[in-house]
Amino acid sequence: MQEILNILRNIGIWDMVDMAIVAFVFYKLYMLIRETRAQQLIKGILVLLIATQMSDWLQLHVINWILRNTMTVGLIALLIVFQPELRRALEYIGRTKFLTKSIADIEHEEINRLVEEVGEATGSLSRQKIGALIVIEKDTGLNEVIETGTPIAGTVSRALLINIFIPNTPLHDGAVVIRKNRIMAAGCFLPLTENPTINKELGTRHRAGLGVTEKSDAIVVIVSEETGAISIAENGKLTRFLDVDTLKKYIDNSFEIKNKQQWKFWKYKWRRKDE
Ligand SMILES: Nc1ncnc2c1ncn2[C@@H]1O[C@H](COP(=O)(O)OP(=O)(O)OP(=O)(O)O)[C@@H](O)[C@H]1O
Repeated sequence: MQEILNILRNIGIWDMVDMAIVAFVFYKLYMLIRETRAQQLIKGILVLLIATQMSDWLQLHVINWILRNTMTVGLIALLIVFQPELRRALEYIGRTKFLTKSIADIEHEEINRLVEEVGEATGSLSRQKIGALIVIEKDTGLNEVIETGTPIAGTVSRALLINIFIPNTPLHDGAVVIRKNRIMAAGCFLPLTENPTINKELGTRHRAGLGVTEKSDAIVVIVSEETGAISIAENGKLTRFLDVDTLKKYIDNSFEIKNKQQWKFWKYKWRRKDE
């Protein structure tokens, strides 16, 4: 008890800053791995760590030896098995505005135009029951996806979007990728979702739309060929059966939230400079 009191008495301001940073990093890490395979894994590692420490205290030498060696081999296995999660985490860190200039720095009028054109094109495709897959890039660069398709580099317009997805035309198969107000490519191949809990009635178009949002911060608009239903995918989550107005509001909000976060950050930086 006395020891604990001594430690508490000796805590200085820098120790508090130190602890706050560590707590923040752990919180962010937890938010990243929440509801992923890695959450179970962390629990497993904690159990192993506790068991190793207990076997050490209880002087169970053989068990302790086995557990320690398991941990060493396990660490290498972890890097291999959880490569996608690690990649996602590093991409997340790379996306922070401290390190890069956002490619989603998109003007207000550009957002309005994008929302209108994508919204109206989606409405028309839905009414005609033409399947579509439209990826709107934000901060995570999607060059790898763009390279799998046919380059277009044309200004976003409802006419062009509808035209691309008309069945039996060369570019209708696959996804369109939009960067700012440009259609970068069509006929792109997207990674399929790794989520095992996804509704079984959803086919590969929806799985591909979800997949790319698990690896990036893009938003994906999906029109079902079978039912004409409009869905949107973001952060690995699918929202289904939207009408055109709700879709427009969703895309608009998604960009506005991002811009507000950025604006707050820059305002804060300027204020700090002026002080
Ligand atoms: N990995 C992928 N990347 C991009 N597009 C894909 C991918 N996989 C499938 N697609 C698109 O989805 C189409 C097949 O859709 P499928 O019928 O399997 O999906 P669905 O989710 O049931 O959608 P729908 O309701 O439109 O039938 C393909 O023709 C192709 O255009």
